Amino acid sequence: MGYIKALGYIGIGAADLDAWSEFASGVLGLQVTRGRDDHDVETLFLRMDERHHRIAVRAGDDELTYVGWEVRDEEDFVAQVADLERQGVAVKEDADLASLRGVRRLARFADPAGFQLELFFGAGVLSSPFVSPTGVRFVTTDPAGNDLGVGHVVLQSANTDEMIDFYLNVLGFKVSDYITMKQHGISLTFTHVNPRHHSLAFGPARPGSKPELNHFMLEVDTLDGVGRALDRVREKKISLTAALGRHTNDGMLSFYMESPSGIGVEYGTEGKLINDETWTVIDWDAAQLWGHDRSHTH
Ligand SMILES: Cc1ccc(O)c(O)c1CC[C@@H]1C(=O)CC[C@]2(C)C(=O)CC[C@@H]12
Ligand SMILES: [Fe+2]
Repeated sequence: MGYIKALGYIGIGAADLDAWSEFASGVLGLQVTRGRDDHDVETLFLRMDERHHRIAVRAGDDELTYVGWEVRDEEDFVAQVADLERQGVAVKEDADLASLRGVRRLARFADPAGFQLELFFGAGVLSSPFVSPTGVRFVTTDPAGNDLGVGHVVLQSANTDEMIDFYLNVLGFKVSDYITMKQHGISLTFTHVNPRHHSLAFGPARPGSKPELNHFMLEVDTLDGVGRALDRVREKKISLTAALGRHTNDGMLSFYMESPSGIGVEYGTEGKLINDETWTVIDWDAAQLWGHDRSHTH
């Protein structure tokens, strides 16, 4: 238990790949290349650091298609797969999929909400430099050199308790903190696998919805990077779903927008890092210190 070290990559589906390509490069500042994914489907590979890609956007239904959880090395990969099998999880190593994703080894399994998870090690790294089309730098490592992964994902499902139990007790994630908004009757649980405050958080399902990705978060290294992205959101008439604000728990200064797939994207900076030696789990009474207004958006 506890072999997973980072949110390595994510895969989403999109009905409109051209819109996604323009959004990824022009708003988010990601490098985009077009290629093909499993079943030979047209796919955008989005690059944000030395990795070949961190996000794959594949033509299809607008939804989260997979989440890639990374372990350090082959030994941890083998140990985590054995652990999953011991705990009765159906897990299947897939060499073809590993080569499609550009990783050394990969095993697929599902979480209790049915999200497809891909355990992997040995990600493909490019020798050519990452050059952002908007001039931003993404935060995927901390100053000490720890891998922080893509950012974070927030999953919403009706079986939150079962999901939390699975990620904590089967996969070894650690609770960072909770937010309990009594007036809205909403409880959120934040978990980490490296110093990034959360790589994964859990929220309640929207009434009548199937399990879904509420948003993924990308972190840039300066406030100007966030401010300029906000300008581009306005220029390109992208739907802003929460204005600039600072979260209580991770201190992230961010805003939220709607991607062409409908999946939310949080774009922020100044996220807190967790040191497990000194961290204490707490329960906040609100989601933000200020901002994140949802009423004056377009
Ligand atoms: C509160 C919070 C802290 C850190 C984050 O990275 C972050 O995205 C959030 C916002 C989570 C967001 C919310 O506050 C309102 C209720 C939401 C929409 C959910 O039901 C899931 C995500 C929740
Ligand atoms: Fe978030």
